[in-house]
Amino acid sequence: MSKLKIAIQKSGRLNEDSLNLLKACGIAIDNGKDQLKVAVANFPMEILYLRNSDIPQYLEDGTVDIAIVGENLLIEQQKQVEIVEKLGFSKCRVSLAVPKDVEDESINYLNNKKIATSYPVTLKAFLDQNNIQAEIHTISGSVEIAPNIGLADGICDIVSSGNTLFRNGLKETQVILQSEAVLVKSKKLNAEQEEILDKLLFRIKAVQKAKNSKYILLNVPNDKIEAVTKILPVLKSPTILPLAQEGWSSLHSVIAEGEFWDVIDSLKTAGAEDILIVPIDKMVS
Ligand SMILES: Nc1ncnc2c1ncn2[C@@H]1O[C@H](COP(=O)(O)OP(=O)(O)OP(=O)(O)O)[C@@H](O)[C@H]1O
Ligand SMILES: O=P(O)(O)OC[C@H]1O[C@H](OP(=O)(O)OP(=O)(O)O)[C@H](O)[C@@H]1O
Ligand SMILES: [Mg+2]
Repeated sequence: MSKLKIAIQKSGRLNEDSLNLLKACGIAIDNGKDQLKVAVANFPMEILYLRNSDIPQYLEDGTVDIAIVGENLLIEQQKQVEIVEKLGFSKCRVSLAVPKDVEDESINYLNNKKIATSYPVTLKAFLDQNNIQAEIHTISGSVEIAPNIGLADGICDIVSSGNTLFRNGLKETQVILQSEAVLVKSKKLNAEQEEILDKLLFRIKAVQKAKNSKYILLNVPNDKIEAVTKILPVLKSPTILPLAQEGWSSLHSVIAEGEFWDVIDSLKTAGAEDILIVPIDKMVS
């Protein structure tokens, strides 16, 4: 029987969240230290731990079948691969930044200047679109140090919290693209492997849906059920169960994460009491 070879970053920003996602999908990973190829006991899958920057090429060649990488890397490397699902973690952007005392925050400031980056293809495309001529200096890391050591006038790199820019006396001036971790597949999967991928995708969606939802339980006097139900941002009609106490019911439902705080005050005003919000492990509709 076919197996699906999945590439995961060996170490770095994507490693932990990628492994946690697979574990949440019920995939039992045998964590042999320093092992670069790991078998999975309960799913037709094999895990390869690779350098992030090598993964798109392996996918294009068909050496690995699927992988978890950042969208920004796919845009930079322009390989023939297919994004299957956005995964919602490792959110960041690729941006231009200049020393904080530079007054001109427009892109024109960088005309005829030197820009350091680990993303030369992405940067070149953006500069061309904006008719900016600049010398691109490619370095593989610690890009934010470049203006301070006289290597460049500006940089193009990944920004998330903005801390690294701040600590190096830089400010973000243009966002070139937004990125997050994505599940990607090679264009060379056979039918059996596509089927395994569908199974994995089904599990990933159940995990993601559960992460974005909460289970809500609240008590409400029977004559207030309608008013409370109208306010509750439920995904489906709630379950209503009678309480032992005469005239009261317990109302259960699923709500979208984040929406709860918007309605808490009006729920209480409408008569809801003893409100519980409970995490959901998996959700399949
Ligand atoms: N500060 C950050 N916040 C959120 N996501 C980030 C951040 N930095 C990088 N990423 C995302 O994580 C991916 C991997 O970044 P990381 O720095 O771990 O590896 P790398 O140095 O690009 O690759 P390699 O494994 O080849 O050394 C990036 O392509 C990007 O999508
Ligand atoms: O906006 P922030 O939250 O500060 O994150 C941005 C920093 O994170 C990444 O570096 P990383 O820590 O992955 O180090 P690396 O250059 O060795 O890959 C990126 O290259 C930036 O330097
Ligand atoms: Mg990095």
